[in-house]
Amino acid sequence: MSVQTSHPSMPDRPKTVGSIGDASLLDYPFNADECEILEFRLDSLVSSLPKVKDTLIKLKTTQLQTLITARCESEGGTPSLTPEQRTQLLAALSPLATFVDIELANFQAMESAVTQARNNNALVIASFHDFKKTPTQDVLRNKIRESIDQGADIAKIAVQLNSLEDMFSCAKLLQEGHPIAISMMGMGALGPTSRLLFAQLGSVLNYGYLGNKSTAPGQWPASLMSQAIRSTKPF
Ligand SMILES: O=C1C[C@@](O)(C(=O)O)C[C@@H](O)[C@@H]1O
Repeated sequence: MSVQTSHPSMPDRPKTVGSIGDASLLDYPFNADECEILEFRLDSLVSSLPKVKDTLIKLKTTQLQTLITARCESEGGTPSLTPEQRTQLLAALSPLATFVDIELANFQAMESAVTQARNNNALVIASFHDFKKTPTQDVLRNKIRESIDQGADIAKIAVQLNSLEDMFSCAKLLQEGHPIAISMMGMGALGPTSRLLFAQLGSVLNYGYLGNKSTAPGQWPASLMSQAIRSTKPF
């Protein structure tokens, strides 16, 4: 698989992703000022799949892009789904999505979801989460390299920041420049600060929440994330 740097849907600047992890948000009045991309956390939306599908179909005719995720428990997802069920969910909905997010650790186990996403011309995100700590730069660099080797279009890294050093370490890694688009975000008390900083350093997908329920610790409300990104300059 080749890296699709010229894919028409590849973000050409840092964008805000509004994350939906609650079925009540499927009725939310989505608008592009608040976020340019909507993430559907299918692992939390399994009881509302017909409505998710309808929403994805409706969004096809708007300027909003869509991202589907069926997160595994060990990387912050809802426990109830097997890898086979998550693969099926992603494969079934990938014709309607701009981006498909699959944990790097599950690329092999969920290979057919990756293939389906590719066949449907969706951009593939390889994600890595650590909810306890920030791994060393070498470990994270290897995750990025592995994402490239696996043919992902975007490497996504979400880590718990336990100190300022953790935030600076991620910032410096991002600043090195990489032959793949990077989405990087911190979690915890420094999460919001890091998300703006990482967007200024070129992180392409910057997650916030819609309504009043965040899908990870350290997110901004999406509208604020969006405003903050628009109000600051790339560094
Ligand atoms: O992987 C990510 C990033 C995230 O965990 C965050 O830190 O904002 C939020 C999740 O919904 C998304 O799937």
